[in-house]
Amino acid sequence: MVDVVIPISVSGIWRPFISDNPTRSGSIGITVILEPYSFARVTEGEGVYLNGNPVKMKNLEYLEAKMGKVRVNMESKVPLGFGYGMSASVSLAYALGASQIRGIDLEQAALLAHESEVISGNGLGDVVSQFFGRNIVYRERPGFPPYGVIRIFEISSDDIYSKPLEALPTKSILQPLDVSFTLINEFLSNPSIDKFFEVSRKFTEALGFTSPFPNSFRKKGLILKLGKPESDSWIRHRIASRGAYVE
Ligand SMILES: Nc1ncnc2c1ncn2[C@@H]1O[C@H](COP(=O)(O)OP(=O)(O)O)[C@@H](O)[C@H]1O
Ligand SMILES: CC(C)(COP(=O)(O)O)[C@@H](O)C(=O)O
Repeated sequence: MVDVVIPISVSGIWRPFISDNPTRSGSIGITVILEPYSFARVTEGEGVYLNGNPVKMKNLEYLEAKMGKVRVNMESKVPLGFGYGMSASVSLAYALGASQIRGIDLEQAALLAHESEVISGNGLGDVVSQFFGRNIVYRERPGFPPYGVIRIFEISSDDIYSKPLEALPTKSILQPLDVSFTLINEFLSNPSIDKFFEVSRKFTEALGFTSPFPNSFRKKGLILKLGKPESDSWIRHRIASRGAYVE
């Protein structure tokens, strides 16, 4: 039996880089790593369950084929498919848990989770950010390390809120925009939580996603907001100071 702990990841800027090699594919961009963590118990058996519901996705078929079947019971405070990087979280939980049961190196397992995301088209930078990252992650080169390179910004906040709106496919947000480079540089010139929200709003608006709330942006099917909202129906987050780990 293995317990795995995985943070949420929400990108504010991303630019896809997809090659024939899934290890080298990914995205550059800026991503905030958030609590509440998701918890998974991985055991011998089969079937992946998120908050009691069976999860079927291509990522898991890939991981089952590469690592053999295991059973995953995962609990999360945020839903799958809305833009919280949960497809990567479920895949990482599977891969890290299975690695301990089958005697596979942890980083090799994370690579398989990254490949499963790229091949399924569900994500590009989330596994790298959740496994190697914490706080705010700048992915300066795409792909899994050593191809991929990340830089961590030690920024903290417990004043972040989100509102899940709807599940949307990742392919609806993958058009490459050149403005991503300008906005990444704008963040790097003054890295702070306010700047992260400012450049993320500009980037997501350029993609056609708008938020009616102040100090916020819409990432795929969710709104991420800095500062307490007027209504109570939001999920509260703190920036996570630790990436995914096996307990
Ligand atoms: N109940 C569900 N809601 C949303 N997606 C689901 C559900 N069950 C399975 N899926 C699959 O999970 C994957 C979610 O991937 P993605 O949209 O990237 O999630 P996230 O934004 O949380 O990372 C998709 O392949 C989708 O078909
Ligand atoms: C933005 C996205 C391409 C998808 O993220 P999600 O909607 O959470 O699947 C992410 O993987 C990234 O590279 O930053």
